[in-house]
Amino acid sequence: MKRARIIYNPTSGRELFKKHLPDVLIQLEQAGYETSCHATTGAGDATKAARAAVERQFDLVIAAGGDGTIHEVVNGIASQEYRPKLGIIPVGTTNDFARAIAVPRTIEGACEVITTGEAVPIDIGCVMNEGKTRYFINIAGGGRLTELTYEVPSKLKTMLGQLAYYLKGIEMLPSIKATEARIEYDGKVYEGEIMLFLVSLTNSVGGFEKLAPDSSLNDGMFDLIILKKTNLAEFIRIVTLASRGEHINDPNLIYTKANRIKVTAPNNMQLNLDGEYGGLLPGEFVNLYRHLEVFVPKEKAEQMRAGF
Ligand SMILES: CCCCCCCCCCCCCCCC(=O)OC[C@H](COP(=O)(O)O)OC(=O)CCCCCCCCCCCCCCC
Ligand SMILES: Nc1ncnc2c1ncn2[C@@H]1O[C@H](COP(=O)(O)OP(=O)(O)O)[C@@H](O)[C@H]1O
Ligand SMILES: [Mg+2]
Repeated sequence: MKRARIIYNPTSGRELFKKHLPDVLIQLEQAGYETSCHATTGAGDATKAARAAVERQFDLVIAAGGDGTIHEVVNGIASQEYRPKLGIIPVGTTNDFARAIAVPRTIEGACEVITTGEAVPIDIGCVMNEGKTRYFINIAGGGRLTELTYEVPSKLKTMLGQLAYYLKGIEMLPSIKATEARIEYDGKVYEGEIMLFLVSLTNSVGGFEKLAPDSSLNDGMFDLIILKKTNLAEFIRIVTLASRGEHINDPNLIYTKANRIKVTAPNNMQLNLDGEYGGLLPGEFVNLYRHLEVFVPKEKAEQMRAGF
């Protein structure tokens, strides 16, 4: 019997996972997994639980929650020699990473992917800032707007779901100002005022599933988006274009690929990692090529092998 460890965040999303737990355990048992669970107790707890699962040599770690829970689980595994396979049960608010790897956002469907899908190697990101090394699996970003995701209280997300983010985003809009930044990427440099920058591993950021349309899960490259200083009207126009994936050719945008990116900002810009607070810049981002194995649907695994 293979051994699986479910690490679930009872406060993620609409807080519905707990009552489905018995069915999930049966589904995994039937697929040959002896499964145990850990409910997270607060910030950082999922990282500790994932580290314990590595030490106890579990074959599979399942992150049941939103992108923040997956983020914390990845930070418990990524630095270790032995890295269990990763399964996702997306019961969070936005679930960007699940969208990017085509894991359905139903609990039963997500379990199906774990029991009948395929574990494929994917790139993850590593960032060195504040003298620490942190990992991220979907997105890293900076600029006032990106701070909204960790300013939205959990209760509001439970009640309103993703709308909570949009309300916060719209509330913040009038006060959003450009910030001076210097971004070096694979030998090139951008220096100037920006609204935000995003270092993405997948196409789906903040529920915008075409924000980084050319990204690949296993090419060893980040997609880098820099949005230069704009006025409010232009900013809203670009966000609206971004929601349809039509922002890429906008003259205010730099959209390129790089596997090493250095960001410095004179007035300590905050860093968003997978929707969570990731400390202050300056920071250096490095792409870790095919560093983790994650379960994806069979057809997604075929697509990735075919290289698109
Ligand atoms: C389309 C409406 C237009 C009207 C104007 C609206 C302005 C408000 C802006 C909307 C912001 C919503 C962000 C949702 C964040 C979220 O779900 O975030 C949730 C995820 C975490 O997911 P979980 O909820 O699963 O934990 O966090 C992240 O994705 C972190 C990065 C957030 C970056 C947000 C800001 C950039 C995204 C959109 C702007 C694009 C600008 C153009 C760039 C090319
Ligand atoms: N028991 C808990 N009580 C409160 N917060 C928690 C608990 N367990 C985890 N968290 C925190 O919940 C936050 C959101 O997790 P996430 O999975 O991203 O949910 P959502 O998709 O709703 O944002 C993370 O910052 C995590 O540290
Ligand atoms: Mg979150």
